[in-house]
Amino acid sequence: MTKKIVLLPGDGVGPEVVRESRAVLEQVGRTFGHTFEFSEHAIGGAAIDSHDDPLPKSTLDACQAADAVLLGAVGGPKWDDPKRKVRPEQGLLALRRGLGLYANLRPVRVHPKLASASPLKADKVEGVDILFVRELTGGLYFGQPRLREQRDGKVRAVDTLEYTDEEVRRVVRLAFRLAGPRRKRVTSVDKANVLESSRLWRETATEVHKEFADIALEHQLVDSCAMRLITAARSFDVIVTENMFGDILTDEAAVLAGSLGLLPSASLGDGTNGVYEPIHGSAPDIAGKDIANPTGTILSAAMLLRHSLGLTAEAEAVERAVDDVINSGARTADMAGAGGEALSTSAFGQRVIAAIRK
Ligand SMILES: NC(=O)c1ccc[n+]([C@@H]2O[C@H](COP(=O)([O-])OP(=O)(O)OC[C@H]3O[C@@H](n4cnc5c(N)ncnc54)[C@H](O)[C@@H]3O)[C@@H](O)[C@H]2O)c1
Ligand SMILES: CC(C)[C@H](C(=O)O)[C@@H](O)C(=O)O
Ligand SMILES: [Mg+2]
Repeated sequence: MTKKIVLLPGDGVGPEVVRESRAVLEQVGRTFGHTFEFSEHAIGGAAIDSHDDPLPKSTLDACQAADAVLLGAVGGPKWDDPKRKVRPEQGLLALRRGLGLYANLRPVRVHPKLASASPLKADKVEGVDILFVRELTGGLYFGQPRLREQRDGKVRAVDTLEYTDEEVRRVVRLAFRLAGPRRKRVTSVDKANVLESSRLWRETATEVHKEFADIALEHQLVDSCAMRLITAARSFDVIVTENMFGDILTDEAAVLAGSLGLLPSASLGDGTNGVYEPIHGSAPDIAGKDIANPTGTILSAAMLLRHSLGLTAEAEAVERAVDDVINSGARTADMAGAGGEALSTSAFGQRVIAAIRK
């Protein structure tokens, strides 16, 4: 059966890493006998330039009609002027919200051959295997009011951190479900010593836990969680947290893996459609040089095969191919700290394709 995959390359290194991931998916199609129908659409800064809109209706419509969406990254200095009314990042947020993708899965696994790529001591990072479940359509990113005003001679800016119990319940429930086939431990991360929204988060997580007798639940404050990620990362299994805490903690966790360029993600809702993207941004400092690490996006494509298309063996083939390529000593510049051969983005992608073909 033909599966429709929408590609949203976006800005900066986005087009470079999406190009390699598309080639990987095409190889999966050839090897396993599937037909994937690709269509490319504008998002982010590129869409502001072409459509005056970071999420054109034609893009959202195509994503809604697709079986899955693979995205590169959005944003960059060209669109960074704070006075701009419309920013590339709004396109990404509107897409997540528009598709109802409230859960963002961000697995952080340390490849044994890359433990020395981390600036942390190898014995702190070896064996780390954490699944972050980041709430994606609530919290500070979407709360109302959100405004800027003049008041009493001062400029005042307001963002609102808001959650409903239902928004917390659905994402925490997913985290418990995902912990079942893993090591059966969930850490719910909040700031309940200060924030009302976090007190609701903690109460709701405790209530949902009653449905999952075989899973252990612990609560942890976000500040000490940030420290524990550096000092004792192996002690975590599944971490579930609100939108902005999850954004920050997962970039921190990328240091364990050795590079931000390695980490994939899946943004999921109640249906099978999802948006798959690396956790990194448009990396303007290295864009256009063919040196970005495509691994995070290629592994996001593997998550797409598994979660949206139900193609488990195909997903495993991609993950195995990436492992093999890293085991063989191939690296991109960002992983070069672990020794081995530093390849371009496209040469690394070609190695992954060759490993799938084998
Ligand atoms: N999902 C997204 O689209 C997304 C995510 C994060 C940031 N952004 C946007 O990206 C822009 C740049 O943000 P930033 O610089 O804070 O974060 P960034 O993630 O783009 O880059 C941070 C650092 O990591 C490096 N890096 C990132 N991806 C890499 C890769 N694949 N290979 C090798 N190195 C890589 C970059 O070179 C840079 O040094 C901003 O406009 C931001 O809003 C977008
Ligand atoms: C670009 C930005 C809106 C986005 C986020 O904060 O969700 C990014 O940092 C991410 O991690 O996907
Ligand atoms: Mg981020």
